[in-house]
Amino acid sequence: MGEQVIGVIGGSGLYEMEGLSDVRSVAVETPFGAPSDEFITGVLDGVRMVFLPRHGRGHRLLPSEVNYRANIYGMKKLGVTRIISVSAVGSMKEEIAPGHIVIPDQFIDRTNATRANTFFGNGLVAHVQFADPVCAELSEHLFEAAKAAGAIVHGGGTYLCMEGPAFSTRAESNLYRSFGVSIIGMTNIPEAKLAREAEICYGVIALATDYDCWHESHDDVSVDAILGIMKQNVVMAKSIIGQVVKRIGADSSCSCSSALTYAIITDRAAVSAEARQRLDLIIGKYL
Ligand SMILES: CSC[C@H]1O[C@H](OP(=O)(O)O)[C@H](O)[C@@H]1O
Ligand SMILES: Nc1ncnc2[nH]cnc12
Repeated sequence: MGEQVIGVIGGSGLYEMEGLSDVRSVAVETPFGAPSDEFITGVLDGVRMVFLPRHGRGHRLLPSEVNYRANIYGMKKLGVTRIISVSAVGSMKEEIAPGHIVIPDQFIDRTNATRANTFFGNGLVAHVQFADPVCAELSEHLFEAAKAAGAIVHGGGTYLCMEGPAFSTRAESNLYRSFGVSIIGMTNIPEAKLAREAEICYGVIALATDYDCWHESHDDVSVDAILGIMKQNVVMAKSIIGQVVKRIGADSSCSCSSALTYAIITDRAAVSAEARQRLDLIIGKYL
């Protein structure tokens, strides 16, 4: 592995990253349109960092309006090798209380297929493996870092990604609980798929903010309640990121950076010049 660059995608409540030196704001153009905002680049404890607020500064974008392709492409263009997603989630299990942290290892996709969640198509077909959708090595680092930061942290668990923007009905919430999921959110599935296609490690710090609407002795989820808990959780998320940066080395033994090795099925001779150009950053080394 060459130089490591850590990307952080900040979710609801996390719109800035403090403590960086050599800070720059970078506008990135992509073949897939505009990212959520300008990227902030800088250095933390000697490690190059790239930060992007998922919903844009001022939280202007719905989960289904976020241009996930442009965001991940931008991270790749800036040299990011590992992405840490920070996400607000509802808890679907009694033992995950608001204020706790979860490092999920699985996803269930309940979005409506309206979000662009692949770089491929239009002349080039590839199918990446996605059985284990997060980088196990990065997730282990996140788990250890969360413990070191003093969080109550749950290692593993399934994140159900719903479309939103309305929260779930009580019947849906109970249905998802019967699936055995741990947490619910609206954003992580497209990011995880695109990060895998871009051969970038992806791991999640999920900040439990509420019990959705299934819990009989807690109020139904509301933005107000989420933001209240997020104020404390964001401080914890920043502290976890600080711990990760201290611990994580440049070397890794995961296979994220070679995810496309056996994924491309299109005959190389059939790939148009336009597709080659559009996807050069993603697949250039395989053509
Ligand atoms: C503000 S509550 C719902 C909103 O919060 C989560 O966002 P993110 O994953 O970016 O932290 C959830 O997915 C919804 O988008
Ligand atoms: N209950 C919930 N459902 C979906 N997304 C969320 N983000 C935070 N809490 C949530």
